[in-house]
Amino acid sequence: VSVEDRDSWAIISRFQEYLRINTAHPNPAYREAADFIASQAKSLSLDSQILEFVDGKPLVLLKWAGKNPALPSILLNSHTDVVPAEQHKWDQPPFQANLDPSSGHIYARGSQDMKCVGLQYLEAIRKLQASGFRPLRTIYLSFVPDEEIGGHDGAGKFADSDTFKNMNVGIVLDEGLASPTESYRVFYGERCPWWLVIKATGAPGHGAKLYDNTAMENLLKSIESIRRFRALQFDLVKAGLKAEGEVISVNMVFLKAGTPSPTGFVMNLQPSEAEAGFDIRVPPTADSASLERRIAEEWAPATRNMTFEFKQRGCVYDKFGMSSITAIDSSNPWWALLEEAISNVNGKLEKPEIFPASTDARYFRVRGLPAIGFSPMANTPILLHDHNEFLNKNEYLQGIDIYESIIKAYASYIETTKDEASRAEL
Ligand SMILES: CSCC[C@H](NC=O)C(=O)O
Ligand SMILES: [Zn+2]
Ligand SMILES: [Zn+2]
Repeated sequence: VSVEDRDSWAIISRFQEYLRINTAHPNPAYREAADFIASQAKSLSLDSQILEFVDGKPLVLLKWAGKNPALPSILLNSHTDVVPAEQHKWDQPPFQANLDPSSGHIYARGSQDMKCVGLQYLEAIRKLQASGFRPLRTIYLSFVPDEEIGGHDGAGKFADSDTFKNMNVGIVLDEGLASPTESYRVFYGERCPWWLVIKATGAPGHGAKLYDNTAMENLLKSIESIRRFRALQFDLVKAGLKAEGEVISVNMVFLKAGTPSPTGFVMNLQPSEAEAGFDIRVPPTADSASLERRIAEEWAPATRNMTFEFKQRGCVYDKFGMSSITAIDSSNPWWALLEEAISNVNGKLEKPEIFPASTDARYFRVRGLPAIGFSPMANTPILLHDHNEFLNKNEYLQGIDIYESIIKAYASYIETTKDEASRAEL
């Protein structure tokens, strides 16, 4: 067995070990994950601390000190939690991280989203250390809880903390998405989640009677109008006029109405209340005021006995009412450095996109920091939150080389960027 084979085997084993820690909501094994990361950090002689902004939700912060600590630092962020898995619908157990010997696929919840990235950062650092590299800029790694449930107690509290302020971060890397093509996807902004519940009320009555203004009719009129809106947005994507992250998506995620009976629902009673929930995602460039008007006037009008409520408007808006995006022109040297570092190891990039869902990157962007969403998975079907989530072993190993190149370029960058200079003046 060659040295490379032995190294790869050890690298894959560490990935599997992390994947086997069941950090699925609603009871993520955060402590176990934090201990695992801390032990990895120890083997790399990185400074390590566990921050617990909220009890039972540890955040692991690692530091590889740079030769010039005065320069703004690099933050490599990843979340330790994963979404739940419906065990019985998977071909492989979701927390066993089995490696299929014929395909090389590693099956596990979190293999794409995003335990891969967290450990790839560490493996890249292991390789850089072995090559004798020493960073000029300080590199931090944060392993944060709760991303999948909004990130308020994780990246949110972290980005607000004095610890974070003292880190003097200049650039953040966070998660992206797998790409089925041979080119990686990369993200400079993301849509805002608006989780909307609309409620209709109306007069109850006999199931045989036709009359106006029932709760069901009132709700259905809204659903029809929302569906028309959804179809128009989706058509723009289907016609290739807009990318996924550039339209407003609206998906109905629950429907609740009816009068329960021991055998199901009462069939001859028109209920007096009905409600529906929608996961809406709003691009940074969308006219959010006009969407708000549409909700109040067309989707849940008081004139039709309707009310509405936001369960989450997770977007963080800056003082101009905008959700921030990261520049991808010459004003942001980190962008060019990333492109170059990836191409140096023969990686290719798709055109940068707006992330269709949400990530912790928004907590950093709103502080005026550049944040890039990137998970090095090419030739991979997008399976995050899906059954049989997997990542191929070779793709994982390739991703480590990509990060090695990126971290080296970032940590060696000498110039003070324009951004950094203006932040220093504040
Ligand atoms: C309200 S924040 C929710 C965050 C979650 N992130 C990944 O899937 C998402 O649904 O996009
Ligand atoms: Zn994620
Ligand atoms: Zn996720």
